[in-house]
Amino acid sequence: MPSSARIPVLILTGYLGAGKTTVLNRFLAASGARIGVIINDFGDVNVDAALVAGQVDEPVSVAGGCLCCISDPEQLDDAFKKLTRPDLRLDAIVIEGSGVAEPPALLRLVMDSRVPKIRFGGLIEVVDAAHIPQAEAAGWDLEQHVRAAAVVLLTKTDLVTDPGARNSLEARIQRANPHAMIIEAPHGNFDPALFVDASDDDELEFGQLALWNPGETLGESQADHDHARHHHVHHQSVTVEHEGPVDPVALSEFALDPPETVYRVKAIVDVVTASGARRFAVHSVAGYVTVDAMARAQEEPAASSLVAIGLELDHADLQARLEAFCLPSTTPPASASQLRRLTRFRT
Ligand SMILES: Nc1nc2c(ncn2[C@@H]2O[C@H](COP(=O)(O)OP(=O)(O)OP(=O)(O)O)[C@@H](O)[C@H]2O)c(=O)[nH]1
Repeated sequence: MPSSARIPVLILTGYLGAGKTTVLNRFLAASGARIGVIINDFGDVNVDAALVAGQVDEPVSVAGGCLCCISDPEQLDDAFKKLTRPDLRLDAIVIEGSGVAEPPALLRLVMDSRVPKIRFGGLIEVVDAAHIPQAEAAGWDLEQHVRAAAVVLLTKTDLVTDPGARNSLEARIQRANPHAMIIEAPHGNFDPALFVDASDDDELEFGQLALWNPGETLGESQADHDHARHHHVHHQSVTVEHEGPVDPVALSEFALDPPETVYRVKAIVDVVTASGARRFAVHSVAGYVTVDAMARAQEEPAASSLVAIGLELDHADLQARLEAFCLPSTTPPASASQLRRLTRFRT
């Protein structure tokens, strides 16, 4: 991981019992990444949190990562500080909101965090497709909850027998948030690679305390079956490697407003400036952009690498769009205002 890289923070919210912990366990078990988990307990009885109650002072090891428990959102920055410790070498942090936390409030806390080593990695709203009327009768507001989401994971779709109810749920979600990706995730079964990159180093030193209990999750055959039926849950990516710089204006526009099928963009790019080439790491998750400056040796030839990740991508079109940012090495320097179009996302 380059030293300037920040750890993406994913927010996982959803109504009580919607399937958040099931989804989280899937992340821990199947992503191949080292995940830090923050459980926002708010005093609720939460089975998984109970395993590590009182562990806010020191992250506790779990299979595939480690875990901090907080009981108050004000403790969030403390948990971030602990989980961004270099020795933990985490690839991502997931916050599991309590069923009562409102997504926009959690989103604000992450965006306003003063911990420099994190960046927002997207908000995932878990929606129990089989029990919407019950949740609404208890005061839960579907529209409000999906509005801030980059992705809506539909759980318990195995229990929905009426296709009409299922279609009208999707239509409601789409009306409330036309940009949200809606993904079926029965039993938390979805492709975590859409959200996090697997660690290069897959040797896990953690794991004394497994959050993931294989006995409680899907058997392989059921998982295979669901994957076959919901083929669209697999992530796809398009990569462009270019021996030269990129156009900072075109890249910033793409990062801000990627095609709907693209969930995230990651790019390490060189930009030619009046004072020589500069290198930036650019991340975009559902249109939230972060840019970090990276070190580069001046004598190094310009090089850029761009990756778009999402579902059901139009590969040829995306490839052409990414290639359109690539400029020849002999390109004249970007003006200060052109460069600022990209660097304004530095935080
Ligand atoms: N049939 C079915 N059951 C599911 C599915 N996803 C989760 N469950 C079950 O629903 C129950 C609640 O799931 P959890 O993952 O604990 O939900 P949660 O949102 O973390 O719950 P709280 O932490 O209490 O808010 C568990 O018994 C799960 O096994 C699904 O897709 N289908």
